[in-house]
Amino acid sequence: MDNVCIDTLILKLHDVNAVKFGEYKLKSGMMTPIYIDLRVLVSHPALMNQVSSFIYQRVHDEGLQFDSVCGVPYTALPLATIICSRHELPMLIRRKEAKDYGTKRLVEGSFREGDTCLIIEDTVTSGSSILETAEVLYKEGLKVTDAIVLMDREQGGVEMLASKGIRLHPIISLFKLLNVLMAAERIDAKTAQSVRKFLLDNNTFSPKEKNGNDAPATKKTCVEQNLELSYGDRAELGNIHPLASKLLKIMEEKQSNLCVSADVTSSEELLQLAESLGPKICMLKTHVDILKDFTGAFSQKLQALAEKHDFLIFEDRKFADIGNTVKHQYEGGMYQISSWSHIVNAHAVPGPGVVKGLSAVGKPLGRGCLLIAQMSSQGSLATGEYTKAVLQMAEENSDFVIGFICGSKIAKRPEFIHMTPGVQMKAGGDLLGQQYTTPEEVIYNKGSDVIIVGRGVLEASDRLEAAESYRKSGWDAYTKRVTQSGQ
Ligand SMILES: O=c1ccn([C@@H]2O[C@H](COP(=O)(O)O)[C@@H](O)[C@H]2O)c(=O)[nH]1
Repeated sequence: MDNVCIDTLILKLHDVNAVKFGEYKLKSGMMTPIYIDLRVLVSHPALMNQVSSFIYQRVHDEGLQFDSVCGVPYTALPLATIICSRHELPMLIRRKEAKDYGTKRLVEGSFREGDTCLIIEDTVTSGSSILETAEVLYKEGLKVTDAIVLMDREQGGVEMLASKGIRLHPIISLFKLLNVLMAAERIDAKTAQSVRKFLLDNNTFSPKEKNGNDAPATKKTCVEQNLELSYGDRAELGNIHPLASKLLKIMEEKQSNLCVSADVTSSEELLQLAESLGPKICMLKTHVDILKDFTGAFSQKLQALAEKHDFLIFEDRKFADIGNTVKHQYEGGMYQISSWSHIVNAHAVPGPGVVKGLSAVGKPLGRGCLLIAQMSSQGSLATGEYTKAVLQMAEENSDFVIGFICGSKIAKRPEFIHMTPGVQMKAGGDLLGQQYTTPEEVIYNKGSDVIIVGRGVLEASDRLEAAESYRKSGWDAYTKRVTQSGQ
């Protein structure tokens, strides 16, 4: 039974509507955003046969020893029948209610006291249906040590049954199913993530030995479970800075975690870049002091393009002076940065005064700041204890600091956004110490949120095509990361 076959089976189950997304009620009364309805299998005999083969294969692979097989009524009954008939195994039928005539038996079929019965089930949530069937079998003097289930919702069934001495062998887990459906573009990352979150938040098993009573086990937060929230989920967090929320929403909607660094020297070229690349990016980064022809009119046009294409402007000014000076640099002079740039950044070297000074100007305008925690250049001194101190400074000023310039994720709080420069399709560097990493490495392995790409786009023969391939690489790496978290 290889993975490819399981993946194909999952897609076929989805094809026949055995996997439903929406609002459904489980046997326990709990509402669920995903419902597995294997009753439909009876209308698809070929698929029914395949499912039966998968179940039998698992029985065989596990080397299970038993005297008879019993399917949990009703959905697993035909599955058990096919398996027993095909492999000439004795079968038992558990009645849901005893007849009031004849033998009045709850278990039909021939067996001897002390025989072992293997249970077959279609879907497990808490494991209670398997346990009910096992208890009926126990009353008849039968033993139950193992059960096979096609679909495990991963909500505590395995653990609950183990606590009662029954080993449950699942064939497909819901986490696996979500991954396969997402990879096949049957569902989007947001749906997969919200179902995953539901499953983790609704585990039905709370072992007494763990918390000493019958109370449900304390739920772990997503951060404690190392569960990756989607950009969209993070945008909705209660404590998030409105500008960080706006950026995350743009990223989710445009499926872009690409910031293009518009390091050009003419205003006209910069505006052309903003116009043509606008639909591909979540943010445009500027170095306004390298423009040879900056005017107030230019900044107004840039703002209009940011509105039109829904991206944020980030002036990479790297403020690094005492609070009083940066206040003037941010608000005044010829650039009046605070009037047009949504985001600026600052070095932490001067101490918290630099953030306080910028915040005094930017906060009333709804602006946000990134602290430079690490740099992409060779020999950077922003490492180790310095990076930790930057993180601390951000935590203490989270009403204005929305995240970091960094090489990898440094903060656990999902409210902070991590942005990484020094990105190209091939790792390497330039002659002046810049060091490049790939989008996959930055987003998937290093856990950052935004790739900042300058020359990778600017020096391409087709800038639009290059921006699209960086957008796609960054987004694919992000969806892979979110999909695989919590597994
Ligand atoms: O650590 C840092 C901080 C900022 N940058 C800036 O990002 C771009 C990178 O441009 P490339 O052409 O992609 O090298 C540039 O504006 C830098 O000033 C950085 O590279 N590293």
